[in-house]
Amino acid sequence: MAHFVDARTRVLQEESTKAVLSNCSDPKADLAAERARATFDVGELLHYLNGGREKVERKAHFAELISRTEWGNKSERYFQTREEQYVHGLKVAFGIWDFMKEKRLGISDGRVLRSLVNAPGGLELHIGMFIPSLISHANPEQQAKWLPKAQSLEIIGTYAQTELGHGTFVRGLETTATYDSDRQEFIVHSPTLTSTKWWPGGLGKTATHIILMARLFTKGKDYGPHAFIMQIRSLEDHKPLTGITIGDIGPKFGFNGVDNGFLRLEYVRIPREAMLMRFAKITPEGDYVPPPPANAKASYATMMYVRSTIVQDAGKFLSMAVTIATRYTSVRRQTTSSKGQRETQVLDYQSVAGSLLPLLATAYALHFTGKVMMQMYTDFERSRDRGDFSNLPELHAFSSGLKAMCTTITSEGIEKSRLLCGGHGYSRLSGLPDMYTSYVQNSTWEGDNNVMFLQTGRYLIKSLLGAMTGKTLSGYAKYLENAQFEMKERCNVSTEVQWLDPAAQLAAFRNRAARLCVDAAEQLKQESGGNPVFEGEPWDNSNVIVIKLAVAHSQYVIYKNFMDSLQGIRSRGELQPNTVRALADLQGLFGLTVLEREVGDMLESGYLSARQVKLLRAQQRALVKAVRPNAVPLVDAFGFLDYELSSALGRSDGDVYRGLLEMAQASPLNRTEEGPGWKAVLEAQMKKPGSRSRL
Ligand SMILES: CCC/C=C/C(=O)SCCNC(=O)CCNC(=O)[C@H](O)C(C)(C)COP(=O)([O-])OP(=O)([O-])OC[C@H]1O[C@@H](n2cnc3c(N)ncnc32)[C@H](O)[C@@H]1OP(=O)([O-])[O-]
Ligand SMILES: Cc1cc2nc3c(=O)[nH]c(=O)nc-3n(C[C@H](O)[C@H](O)[C@H](O)COP(=O)(O)OP(=O)(O)OC[C@H]3O[C@@H](n4cnc5c(N)ncnc54)[C@H](O)[C@@H]3O)c2cc1C
Repeated sequence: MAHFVDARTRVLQEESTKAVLSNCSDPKADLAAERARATFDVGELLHYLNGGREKVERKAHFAELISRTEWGNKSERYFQTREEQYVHGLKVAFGIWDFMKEKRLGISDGRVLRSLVNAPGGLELHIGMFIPSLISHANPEQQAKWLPKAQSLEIIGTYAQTELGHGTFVRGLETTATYDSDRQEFIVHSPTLTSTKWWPGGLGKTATHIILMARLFTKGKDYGPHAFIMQIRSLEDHKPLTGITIGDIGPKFGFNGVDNGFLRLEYVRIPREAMLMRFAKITPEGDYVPPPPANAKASYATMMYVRSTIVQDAGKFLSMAVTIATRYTSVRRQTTSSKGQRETQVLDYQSVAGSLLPLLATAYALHFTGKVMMQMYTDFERSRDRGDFSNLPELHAFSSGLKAMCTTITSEGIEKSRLLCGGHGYSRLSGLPDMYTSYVQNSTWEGDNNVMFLQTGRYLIKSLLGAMTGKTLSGYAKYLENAQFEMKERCNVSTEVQWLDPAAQLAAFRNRAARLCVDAAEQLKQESGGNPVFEGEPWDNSNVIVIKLAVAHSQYVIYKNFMDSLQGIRSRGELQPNTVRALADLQGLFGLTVLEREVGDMLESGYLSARQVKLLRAQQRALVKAVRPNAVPLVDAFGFLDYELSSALGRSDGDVYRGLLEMAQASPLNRTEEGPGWKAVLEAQMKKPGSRSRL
């Protein structure tokens, strides 16, 4: 009903409204003013980071089209129940599928569409691990049989490795695949409670097929975990097949549109050809043919691929969080020192800028490392297909440490971004809580981060020991050849400005990692009572320093990638000098922020003096100031669309308060004026005779 306001009321209110308007915030104007401060061409960087103008425009065009579809509509996103999320996730996956067919789009466009809608569902593992496993583990005949069905969604698969009792220790899996040469079949079985498969995404209610990781037994001998493909649900009525029990594992911290599942197998028979036989094989008679020695870990190949993609994506998620927080803190005004003055943009508080702008720099650092990671994986695939596995150990070490480092950084970065947005950051409408709860699993899945760091540390210590006996090292561990020299090195920075030199920063990263490697090797030797032992008690008692080493090495790698990428951009003349300068500020800010956080190690080792630390801190603060004017332009250059961010606070027009108010309308609690509690509880309770007088 229209609300009549009389003239006297309006006149009386007018004065107060004027007073408030004189210094109230104007978020749209604030964001426009921020954009006007750019010292570089945002369009140029936007196109560079996103693979060219054409791709940027194509993404915007797709967003425009899919936002109008039922499955692409995000207005209910934050209000769905778990069941609704699950069903919606499936609709999205098939919606994208139909859209791709209709428009004849390829895989890279498909990736863009998935990332735009960002509604993980029951097909995540089909795309993320089932198909990649077929590609990496199946032989040509098996690929010819299964890939077309998988790629046309005739079947939906997942990757069933983890069990109730074992996730990290893959060799400890208890599901068995016992070969019966008489019938040329495997009997797959869950012999214990703890062998129940637990966690695979899509296993609960979606997948019809699985890649099963099970311990292969033939002729009474245990050959450890191998990959098999098998059907688990009927293609007619979607019911589990005989001998198979499957279900959803229940609600999780986040990612609830995905039906992570459990599975038990009771003496189920599958044909010999179900074993994926690209590398290891079983003959009809039951003789085991091992993979080539250089590829003893062939059955772990899919995990390495997925770890590489996780590294690739970490920068994207951090960039999204930082975009939201930077835009919002630029328009959020809070507190004024004198009456009548405009309140301060919260990004201008040193405490906010000092946390957020280093995160912005880190997002750029991760972008470049993600590219290097995927290039390294692609190079590995190429040589693997020629039968050359020589770069496998480095790829494993590199991807394990970076997976752990990048996901730790991004998980923490999303949460820091949320905190910097104050109260509104706690609202799911900001986009940040959901981003955090669904991202943080990256620290656990595909190898718990500490376990992954330990793999990298193991490789580094072995590399160091090898170098000490004259072995030549290659790749990112090459610096360990000079570890003894690094032990005596001292930092030579004597002025604040010298800390801007990338070589000075790189030397500090390298020195810290080299010294930690020597310390870790020493400790392991001591724990082992002589020659280092990489398992059991000596290894377990050295975990903390080994993880510290892997962290230091990964930080060195990320910094080096940033530095080398920028050097490449410069030497190829890919960007204008102003743009390169803006990126160089970010590189410096990233480097000095990490070094500043880790100065304890370098003071302890004697590489840095207290005075050099002071100079470092001063230069880091100066870089925060230098980056500040470009903050909004630099997040604009990531190129996230409003549709993609789905955040009231990250709106590109800055109209954050209207955004909150508008998005909140979709709350199911707002469907009626009185709310669902009135009839259910409130009315009866509040109208009880005497209920008011009791208070
Ligand atoms: C979309 C995503 C959804 C999520 C899905 C999932 O989570 S799916 C579930 C994801 N689940 C997980 O991620 C589980 C995580 N757990 C694992 O990956 C393994 O159990 C492990 C790596 C922790 C240990 O494995 P282990 O006990 O067999 O090995 P060990 O420590 O005794 O070392 C022996 C040697 O092997 C080497 N080597 C090891 N791995 C590789 C490799 N990939 N390549 C090459 N080499 C490798 C290692 O360097 C060492 O070499 P060295 O020094 O002797 O020359
Ligand atoms: C959301 C989500 C989705 C998943 N999807 C899948 C899937 O699709 N398919 C699938 O097969 N699996 C999946 N997983 C399982 C996942 O891969 C495992 O949870 C992960 O590898 C960690 O193993 P865990 O749970 O056994 O942890 P644990 O190994 O039990 O870890 C517990 C603690 O022990 C420490 N620890 C363990 N071993 C060591 C060691 N050797 N040295 C030092 N510290 C150690 C760890 O650091 C950790 O702090 C998923 C998990 C999650 C959370």
